[in-house]
Amino acid sequence: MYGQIVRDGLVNVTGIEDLGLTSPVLQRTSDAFFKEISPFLLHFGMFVPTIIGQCTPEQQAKWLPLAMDLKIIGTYAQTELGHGTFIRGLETTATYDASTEQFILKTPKLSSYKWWAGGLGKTANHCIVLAQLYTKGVCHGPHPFIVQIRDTETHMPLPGIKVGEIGPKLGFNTADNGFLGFEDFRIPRENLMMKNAQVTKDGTYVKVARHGKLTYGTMVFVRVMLVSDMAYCLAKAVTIAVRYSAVRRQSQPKPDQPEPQVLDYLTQQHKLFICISTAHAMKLTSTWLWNTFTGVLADMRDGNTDTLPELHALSSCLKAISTSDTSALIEQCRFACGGHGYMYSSNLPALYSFATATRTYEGDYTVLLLQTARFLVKSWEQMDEGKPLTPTLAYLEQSRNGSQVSWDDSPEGIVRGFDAVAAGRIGACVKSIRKHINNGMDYEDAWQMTTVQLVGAAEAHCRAVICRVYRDETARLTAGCSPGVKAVLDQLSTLYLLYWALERTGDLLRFSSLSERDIENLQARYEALLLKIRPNAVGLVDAFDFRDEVLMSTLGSYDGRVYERLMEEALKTPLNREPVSDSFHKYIKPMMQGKL
Ligand SMILES: CCCCCCCCCCCCCCCCCCCCCC(=O)SCCNC(=O)CCNC(=O)[C@H](O)C(C)(C)COP(=O)(O)OP(=O)(O)OC[C@H]1O[C@@H](n2cnc3c(N)ncnc32)[C@H](O)[C@@H]1OP(=O)(O)O
Ligand SMILES: Cc1cc2nc3c(=O)[nH]c(=O)nc-3n(C[C@H](O)[C@H](O)[C@H](O)COP(=O)(O)OP(=O)(O)OC[C@H]3O[C@@H](n4cnc5c(N)ncnc54)[C@H](O)[C@@H]3O)c2cc1C
Repeated sequence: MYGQIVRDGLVNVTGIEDLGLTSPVLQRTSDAFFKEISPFLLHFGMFVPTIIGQCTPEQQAKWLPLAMDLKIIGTYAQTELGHGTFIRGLETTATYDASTEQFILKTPKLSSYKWWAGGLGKTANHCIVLAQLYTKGVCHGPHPFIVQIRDTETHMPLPGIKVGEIGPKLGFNTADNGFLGFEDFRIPRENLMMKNAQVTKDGTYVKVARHGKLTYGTMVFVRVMLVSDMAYCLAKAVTIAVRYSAVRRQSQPKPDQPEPQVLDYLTQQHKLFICISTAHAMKLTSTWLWNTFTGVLADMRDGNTDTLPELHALSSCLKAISTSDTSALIEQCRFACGGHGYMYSSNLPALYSFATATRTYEGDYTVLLLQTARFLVKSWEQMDEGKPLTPTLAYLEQSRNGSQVSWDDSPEGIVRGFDAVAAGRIGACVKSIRKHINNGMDYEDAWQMTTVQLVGAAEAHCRAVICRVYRDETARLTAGCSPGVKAVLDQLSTLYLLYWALERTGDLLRFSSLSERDIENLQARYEALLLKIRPNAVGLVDAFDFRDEVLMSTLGSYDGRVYERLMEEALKTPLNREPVSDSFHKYIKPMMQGKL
């Protein structure tokens, strides 16, 4: 496909959507080939998008065809041993030498080694390197460079390059994450990716971008993509767990009756149906976020960066919450499969180790929620000054007088309840910061003292956004559907609202007129809804339409032959090749005979 795009003459693209990627649908049939993480993930996921986002058209014309035809294989090396989160603290330097028109890359100390880049350990021969740009003795901060690190014929590291693999991890073990160091390694001036900033031949630094953070553009793109990727992973996990729960029978709640399918237990439905509903919520939210993202790209092409801060705030919190919810819910799917869920062949451990890494990479959970919180507090202050609010924060206006929102248990009322919680929590943060400042603290310390609340406020904002988008998009997309489909999808989105309302009763009691009686009602409606969804549960996961080859699970295959597949897999293990293993004769028998 990549080669085709290039041959079709789409080389001079300036935005990712020009490639025809109009929606972040990542139904990866490649999962059936790469049973684990592909060592090319970073090539497609970050190397190519960075060329598109950070290069001039001339640079794109040079690098994009090579990358798309896999003539070169790249990765994205930003994180170092000493710094990942704090990009401004990166230590690798790129110093311009006007006499040779080259940059000299240097790794000054151990903590400056690049660390983590996927595919760097063994696969890649090129690399995007983030380094502090020095010219004429002045540091201009981190900038991206394209660097060849290995010979394309022999694959040997080039002189001046120290590269290797970082070793085993919780997951991602087939991604050959690597380390990289430079010993005065020279690259041509043109290898600075020059869309946002340039260095002329004589070493003059020219800033082109209108916004200081456009260098971080690939990260924003990947954060946007990860939301739909999480929907995809969770849909896989819950397909496995629901199918298994329909096969598995356990216990005897009523005497003289057969053992029920575990899916008939209300607690099992409580564990699993929220996973189905969350997969839908994230899929719809990710499409909405993608549309927001492409809208901002269009604005920026017209020279307007005003919408970028809101996109950064949204993509940060949605990345944090979708990855965190997904890892927790995949783990819940594993619990729902009892002991067999712990088998590697169930595929739940691999799905979990993948999802939990996403909570950290591309911006740690807490760090990204604090980025969103920064935007929320700033917006609150702007509202106080009478300035207009951005669309996703319009709800603040209704809550500005501080009075409690009256509780309304219709789905729309519950969404307004989440708005009230978010507004209340942001307001409480602003109050806390101001209180600390009035007591003599400087702003940074007052912020620091409020960070636990700020993370909570950003989560509440994100939850309110997801609830609203899920509800609105479900209504919009099912408008022309049959009454049956409409009813079931409505049940799923209502389930999401009721589940989270019950999870957040403390907040709702604080910021709305919710009463004990209302909570009892919510609980009863939630339980009734689980029973309503039960008959459609297997159909709902079948509708995700994963082929067995993609699901790769002994527990989740379409035919339900769980025990047969578990035994088939067990018999494949090398430990079963011989009835007695060598270790018995070498160690166990001598030990039993007291000879060791
Ligand atoms: C056919 C063609 C196909 C094409 C391709 C198709 C591809 C299709 C395939 C697709 C596959 C998808 C899946 C891929 C999977 C990939 C796997 C990935 C593996 C993992 C990779 C990685 O893991 S790679 C490293 C990521 N490493 C981070 O993620 C560091 C986090 N760390 C920060 O991101 C910054 O360090 C942090 C905290 C912001 C502070 O940055 P800082 O200190 O510079 O800034 P401050 O906090 O001081 O903030 C100062 C002001 O900047 C504002 N601001 C900050 N950032 C901003 C921003 N981005 N945009 C706008 N504004 C921003 C902020 O809001 C403030 O605004 P204000 O002043 O107005 O309040
Ligand atoms: C599987 C995997 C693949 C990766 N692939 C790549 C890759 O291809 N390329 C690449 O460049 N990088 C990659 N990374 C690195 C990844 O992007 C970083 O690990 C991530 O951004 C987190 O940064 P850190 O490791 O410095 O964590 P740290 O920032 O050191 O986090 C440690 C703790 O400190 C907290 N913390 C840090 N700063 C703050 C703050 N300001 N306020 C409050 N708390 C804070 C965090 O919340 C966390 O609890 C990968 C990581 C993983 C796990």
